[in-house]
Amino acid sequence: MADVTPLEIQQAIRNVPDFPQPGIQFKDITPLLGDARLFAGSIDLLTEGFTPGQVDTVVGIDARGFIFAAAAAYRLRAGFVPVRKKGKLPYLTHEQTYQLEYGTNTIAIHVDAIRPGARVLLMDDLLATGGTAAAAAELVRKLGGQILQIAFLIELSHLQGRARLAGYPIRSIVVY
Ligand SMILES: O=P(O)(O)OC[C@H]1O[C@H](OP(=O)(O)OP(=O)(O)O)[C@H](O)[C@@H]1O
Ligand SMILES: Nc1ncnc2[nH]cnc12
Repeated sequence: MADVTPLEIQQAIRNVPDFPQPGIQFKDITPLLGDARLFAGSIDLLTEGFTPGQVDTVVGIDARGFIFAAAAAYRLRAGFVPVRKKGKLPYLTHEQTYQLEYGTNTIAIHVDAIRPGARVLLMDDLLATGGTAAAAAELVRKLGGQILQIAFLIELSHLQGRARLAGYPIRSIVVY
């Protein structure tokens, strides 16, 4: 059981208007990360319902997703696998390109990162349009991983990212 509430977590997320560009309300998680109780509580909430032995691999998305996914992997005694922006992983990769609001982006995973049939939690800090998570889920699927859940600390619901992730169980802790 987590000893923090989603409301406490929401209150520790700072809204920064017009970053990185005009019109964007940036959700700054650094005040939350700097608070020992709230950071631990956020990991408890993201992993609630799972116990060690039920998950083989936690996949985290570059870069802020690493923070939560690595801590969750430790808590669940699971392995940690990074999905990175293109060009950062040293070994053979699978890549997936997806649409951003303007232009495209490409993410990658090592070809041997996930054992076929592995039980996977996919994790990121924030769900916006869902393009990033959908591309990461496709990479996991390509390697034969079985996604048990996709978990986000923050969901920006007006961007309808959930619709892009139809078919996957989704968890988000703080919804705007
Ligand atoms: O749902 P989407 O519209 O795809 O957006 C969500 C993604 O955007 C942010 O990552 P960003 O690319 O800014 O990378 P960062 O974590 O390295 O800052 C966030 O951490 C998610 O990964
Ligand atoms: N509004 C936002 N705040 C923080 N990270 C984001 N990634 C995409 N949209 C974001």
